[in-house]
Amino acid sequence: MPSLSHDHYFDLSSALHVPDSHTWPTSSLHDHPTATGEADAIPIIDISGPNAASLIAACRSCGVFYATGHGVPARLLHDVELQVRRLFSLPLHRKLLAAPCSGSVSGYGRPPLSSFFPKLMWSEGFTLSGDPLPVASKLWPHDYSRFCELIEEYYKEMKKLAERLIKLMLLSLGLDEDEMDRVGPVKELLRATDVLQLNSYPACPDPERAMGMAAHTDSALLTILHQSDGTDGLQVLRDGEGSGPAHWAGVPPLPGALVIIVGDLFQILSNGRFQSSRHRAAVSRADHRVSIAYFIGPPEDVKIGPVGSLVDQGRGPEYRPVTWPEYLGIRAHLFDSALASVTLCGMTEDAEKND
Ligand SMILES: C=C1C[C@]23C[C@@]1(O)CC[C@H]2[C@@]12CCC[C@@](C)(C(=O)O1)[C@H]2[C@@H]3C(=O)O
Ligand SMILES: O=C(O)CCC(=O)C(=O)O
Ligand SMILES: [Fe+2]
Repeated sequence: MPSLSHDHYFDLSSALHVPDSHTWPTSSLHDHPTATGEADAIPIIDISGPNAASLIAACRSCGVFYATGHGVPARLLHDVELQVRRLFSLPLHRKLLAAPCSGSVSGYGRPPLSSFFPKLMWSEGFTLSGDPLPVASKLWPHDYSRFCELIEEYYKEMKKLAERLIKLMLLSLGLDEDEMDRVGPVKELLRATDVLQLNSYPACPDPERAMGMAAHTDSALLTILHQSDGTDGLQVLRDGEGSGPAHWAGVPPLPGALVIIVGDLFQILSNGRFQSSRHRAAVSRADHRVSIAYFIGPPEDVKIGPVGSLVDQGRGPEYRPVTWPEYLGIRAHLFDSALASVTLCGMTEDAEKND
């Protein structure tokens, strides 16, 4: 059975101070100011409304929006969150039993981005890819069914919603339904790859010196994020788009809404029309925050490249096609420079001026 050494893990929930291993340099915590101004308001889009696609078009460069009217039952969001809290409240030695087996990403451990930073993050995470049973049965050998049932239901609801969102986002780029069928991404989603990341951010004795989740973009097409009510944490980098110099803007929980984050693969698919969103999570002195990130990507063997009709509009393809596993492999080496490494040169001057 795989094991993670206890020595390298630290029980954050009982910590009275932030140890050196988790103390981040001020320069990385304050690389940009954290601000909340009128221009920072994250767009709220009722995706069941008649203008959803045009509203989405308006926030392409922002890379993040709240979705309301999403149809995911509030009861499910509530119950899954309770199960996630139950999961993280297990003692550390039990959670460590669920270290990923070789060749699998599912289990308890540090997410890949952690290896690119010299300090540890003030968070814990479980990654679930596919069937939750192998992980849940290690944690609760006699009592895993409720967790598994809810996670399965959550996957189904999220996949339905992701398909709707991808369709709306493609419509917002001017693609019609016919073209979408030809292009494939929506149809292909019936056998999409999806991954759940369960994040826990225990209350922190010195939140000014700790980092919940370091700055990153998500690699998938889209992330659908549910965050617990009442505790701020998620921040997105706003740069330009009329909101002044680059700064971190808060994305506080909005009751009933889900946060939609554009990933690198959607930036590639849209030939740069949508921008993936750089984001991070801060921690709180008083509250234990949890978040559930659902990542949707193409089937493993499908290459994502710029959609034909978006390439023809006076600009060449900006990216070379990649599969999700291939792109994850590139990120494992290059992290933040992965997108640049699949970028092709040669965007025409006209396109730059007109877009
Ligand atoms: C499918 C995946 C996306 C992810 C890497 C992973 O294999 C499983 C964990 C995911 C996650 C969650 C936290 C942030 C992130 C950047 C990370 O390091 O691990 C994402 C990865 C990603 O989006 O590439
Ligand atoms: O907890 C959050 O708000 C952010 C989580 C996140 O960015 C991720 O899981 O990729
Ligand atoms: Fe993320």
